[in-house]
Amino acid sequence: LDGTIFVEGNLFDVDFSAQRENILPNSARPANSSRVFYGIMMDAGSTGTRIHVYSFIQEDPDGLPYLHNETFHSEEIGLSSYVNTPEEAGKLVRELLKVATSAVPRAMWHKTPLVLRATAGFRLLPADKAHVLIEEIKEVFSQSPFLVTSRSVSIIDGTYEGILAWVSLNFLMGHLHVDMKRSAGVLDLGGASTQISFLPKCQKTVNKAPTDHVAKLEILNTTYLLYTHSYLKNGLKVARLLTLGALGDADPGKKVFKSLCLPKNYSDNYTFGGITYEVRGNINGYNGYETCYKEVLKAIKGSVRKPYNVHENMFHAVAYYYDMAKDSGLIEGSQDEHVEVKRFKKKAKEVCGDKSKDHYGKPFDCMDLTYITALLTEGFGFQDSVGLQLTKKVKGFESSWALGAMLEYLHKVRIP
Ligand SMILES: Nc1nc2c(ncn2[C@@H]2O[C@H](COP(=O)(O)OP(=O)(O)O)[C@@H](O)[C@H]2O)c(=O)[nH]1
Ligand SMILES: [Ca+2]
Repeated sequence: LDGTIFVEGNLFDVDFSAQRENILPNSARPANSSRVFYGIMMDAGSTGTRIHVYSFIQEDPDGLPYLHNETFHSEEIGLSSYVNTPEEAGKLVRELLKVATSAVPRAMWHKTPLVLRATAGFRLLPADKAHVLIEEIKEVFSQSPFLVTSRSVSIIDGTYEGILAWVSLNFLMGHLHVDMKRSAGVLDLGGASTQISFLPKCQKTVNKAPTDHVAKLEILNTTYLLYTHSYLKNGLKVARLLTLGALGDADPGKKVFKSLCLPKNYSDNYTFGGITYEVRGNINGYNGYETCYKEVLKAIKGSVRKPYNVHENMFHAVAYYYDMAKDSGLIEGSQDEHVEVKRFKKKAKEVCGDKSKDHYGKPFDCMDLTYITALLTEGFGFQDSVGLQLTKKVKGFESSWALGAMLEYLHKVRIP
């Protein structure tokens, strides 16, 4: 591939010809060079903080680099939850950087870009608090031996995140190199936001979409229109708060939030984004799928939009779609499992109707599975019979927007 991927509005601009020059200037290439280079991408997600250390090989100087290896490590806490203790966030980042110092050969440290991109957990923080966290991370980065620039740490917007997830998946599947007609859409369900991105098969899907749901992509001098949108607050963990009517409450510490989606006797604290809520089941109510479904619709009605003819496109469902399917026994967790939308509904009914176990240890399963069912059907308009590919890894690599973000970043870095 020789050319540019370009998204209107400067959202995304990957010029692979420039990237080649910048990453591996010929003069800097040692004799018999293996043409290997590295890149470090940290994903500051709302429920976890991850590091991806990529090594790429530039076999064909006129082509896309190949992803050779990925060292991945994840910690189950979002940096945004350190909203009131930024030094703790710094500590976690420093800890994660140890993964990079052992994965990247010492001689390459100074020319290996280090980048962190934060998503919806940060978008939901008050701007001043997010700023303090970002500054703390920048400080830790500046003390690292890696290549750090003014662009190294930032919060990305949801559109960008959706596009990058699409680029990652289709890069890994090889569609960017060969045949865009075979590209697959991505459904990404995070903790705080959810993204849908696909190259529509049908022109009407683009025509009928609001302009901010369409991004222009230019590859090999051909222009493609990508349908992409991110719904802030529709990630799984924030949707729980919407269902409970707790999100944005002025004084959450003084209230008890109840739901028919929870086991009747359930009572516990629920913490998200540095705020703790007291949450209970509804002892007098009928707890079951139907009543729960009505409750979760609060998070979807009026906010999530149905793309026209969405079912004509093939989708990979990643992140919490995958995790919930696996944890609830819907899939085994082996490679490439195809699941019809109606099986999420069936599983939700089964879990919500199971009074015997009271969902011991997994009190939110009924709510989460019902929410996923509602998001797919009532939200995006998928019919029951539509099949989704549940994906965690592609060819052994994490399916995450992080890879797309790395590819986008590399061409703008000057390698000293
Ligand atoms: N396969 C895969 N899943 C990931 C990766 N990073 C995060 N996830 C999933 O993303 C979900 C959590 O979303 P998170 O990123 O914390 O929230 P967000 O900020 O709203 O996107 C969980 O289901 C994670 O398993 C990754 O690198 N690979
Ligand atoms: Ca995410």
